[in-house]
Amino acid sequence: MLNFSSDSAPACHSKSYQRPTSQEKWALKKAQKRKYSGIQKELPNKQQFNGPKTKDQQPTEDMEEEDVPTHKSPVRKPAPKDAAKALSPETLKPAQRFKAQTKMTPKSKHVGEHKGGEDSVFIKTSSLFRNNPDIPDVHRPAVTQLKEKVFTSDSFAELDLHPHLINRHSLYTNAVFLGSVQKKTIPVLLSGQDAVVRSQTGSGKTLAYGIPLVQSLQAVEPKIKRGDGPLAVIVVPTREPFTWIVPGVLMGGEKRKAEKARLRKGINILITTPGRLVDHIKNTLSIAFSAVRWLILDEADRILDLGFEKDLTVILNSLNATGPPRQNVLLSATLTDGLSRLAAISMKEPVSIQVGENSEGINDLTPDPTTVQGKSDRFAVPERLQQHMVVVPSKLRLVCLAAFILSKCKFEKGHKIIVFVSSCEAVEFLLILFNAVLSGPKAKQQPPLSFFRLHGNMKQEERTEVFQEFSLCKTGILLCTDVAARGLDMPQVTWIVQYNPPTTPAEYVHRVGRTARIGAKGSSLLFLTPAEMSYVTSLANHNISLSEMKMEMILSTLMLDDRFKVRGKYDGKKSSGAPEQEVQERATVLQTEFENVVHNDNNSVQAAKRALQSFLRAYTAYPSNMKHIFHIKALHLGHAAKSFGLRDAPQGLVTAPAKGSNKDKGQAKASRNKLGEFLLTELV
Ligand SMILES: Nc1ncnc2c1ncn2[C@@H]1O[C@H](COP(=O)(O)OP(=O)(O)OP(=O)(O)O)[C@@H](O)[C@H]1O
Repeated sequence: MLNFSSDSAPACHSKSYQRPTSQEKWALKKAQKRKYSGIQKELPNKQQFNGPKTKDQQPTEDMEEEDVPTHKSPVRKPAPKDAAKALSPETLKPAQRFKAQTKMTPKSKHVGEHKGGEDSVFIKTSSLFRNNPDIPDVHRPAVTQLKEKVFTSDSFAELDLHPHLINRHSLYTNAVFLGSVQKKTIPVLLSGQDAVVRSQTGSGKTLAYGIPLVQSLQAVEPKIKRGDGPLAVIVVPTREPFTWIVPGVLMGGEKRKAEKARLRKGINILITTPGRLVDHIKNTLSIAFSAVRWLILDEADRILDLGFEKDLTVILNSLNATGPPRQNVLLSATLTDGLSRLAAISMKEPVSIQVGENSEGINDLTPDPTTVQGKSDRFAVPERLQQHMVVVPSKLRLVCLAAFILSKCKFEKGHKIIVFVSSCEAVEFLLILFNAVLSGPKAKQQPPLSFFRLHGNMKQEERTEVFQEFSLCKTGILLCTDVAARGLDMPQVTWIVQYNPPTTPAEYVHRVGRTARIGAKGSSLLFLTPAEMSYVTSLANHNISLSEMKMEMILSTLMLDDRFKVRGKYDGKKSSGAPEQEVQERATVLQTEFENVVHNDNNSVQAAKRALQSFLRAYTAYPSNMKHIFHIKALHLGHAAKSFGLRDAPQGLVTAPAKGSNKDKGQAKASRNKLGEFLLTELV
């Protein structure tokens, strides 16, 4: 195991590096200014938001140290080339590709100053490995993992189902054995009862209600006609999950007029998001619920999480006002308090179905709120899921994520990774940055890494297309927000990376549930900063246990990638030779690549700032019971900025007063206001 000391010599420096005195720093700055006339001087990285000091915040003097030109790395200047060749995508340099993809405007004043060719000027990259908070030992509380058997030894043929249904079913899923949740749920639903079903992610809940639904509808006499309108309504929280099913879909993002026409023609099984259905209830005369005999609320707790409680009430009132007696089903991998209330208002004496021998007390399903209150929900995760966490100081997050992606998708075969990020802007930013730096022609790999993205700001057709492409690909990386956390069934995903921790443990369970589905193997990795480590305990309270992966181990992948080898051009020296030193140097070269791309022009800087801003906004959105772990004041903004390839925190956030005096309090307030301003600023 490589052993990094947080205070070791900065990357890309020879062993002889010595910390300059303040006079030397000043002289160095001056010399630098002269030497690279026109090169924008790096601002001192003094940013330290005025909040309670945490392990992730180091003394102010550290910020001064970062002002030292601790690392000089090559900055590329376009070598004279044939013009047509220079414009071809294959020959574009990372920064040029980034620019091309972000449709950047011409260079701003800062731009050219950080650009150059393989053999040109050098700029400094402040040390990645100094002034980081210590990484304490991870305390892993003892946890009894809850186990749920995915399959039974019973076959579908043993159920009293229409033969056509069994054949078609086997044809589509290759299913031979009944899943545990299917064995428990199908007979209950076939007997006409309501049910609340909780079973782990990827255990086959869709067929657990889909089979009895179709079985019951095919038996209706006289035979159902299209013009009968909806006989079943399936409410799902988001738009993604139902690309596989045809009967009839209503969702935001599509033209209401087209949906109205389809409704008029008749849809027998209506699959819809709550908001869109309410929209049609209010605006579409042709929607009639007089025949509805099934109501299914899939991912029910998510529907509530997203604030659709009011919409559900409108839907329930509308359904209750008309129609035959109805069968109601509520399903989720995690059931939370709100579910009990929902069950109470929407169901008649529901059967409570849970999978697992020791699932007593897991997300209690009893529709009596008092039985749930006060309990910490216990969650079951797939048995063959290996869960890991890695503690990474803020400054190193970007290179660590990149190294992890390279380790799985470049140096191992057959991996499909989903990376969860907290905002749409950050997804867009990382996609372009990784495409520019990790996947370009310099990657010397055939084929290059395939990056995909999925988030709520994309058009529905594009979302569907990406979902299908990623589902079909053999290897690739999907960068996404929580829009992909629930209900999506994408085959052969091998790793789930949570680059930003989720806001609730339930969300954690759903995210990791995109792998290790229906008995398959899978792994997950959660990124935490040293200040966020108590999240491990919080997850343990919900029966979730993680093992630690060392950041150094992830970064050591860079030793396999000669693109990040230190060339020693700036001082004629090669790497110092010690493996841990060389890993640090390579990580710094990679970070410099990222920073060069970001600082290529003003628009790229703005894109990075927007991503940082959205990350900070998302950070303020953790619920109050998580604020002791995730608090915006505990973030070191300069370090966070670095993880977006920014050399400095956005201006105006540089106040770092010592605690105590009134003046300091004033400064603290000003600093907080600056952060508030930054969060609200419309970046151009
Ligand atoms: N009995 C079975 N045998 C084999 N494969 C099955 C069986 N039942 C379902 N599957 C497949 O397992 C996968 C996961 O099923 P599904 O998406 O219904 O899980 P889920 O429990 O709804 O998951 P989540 O809670 O994440 O939404 C699907 O690809 C489905 O086709």
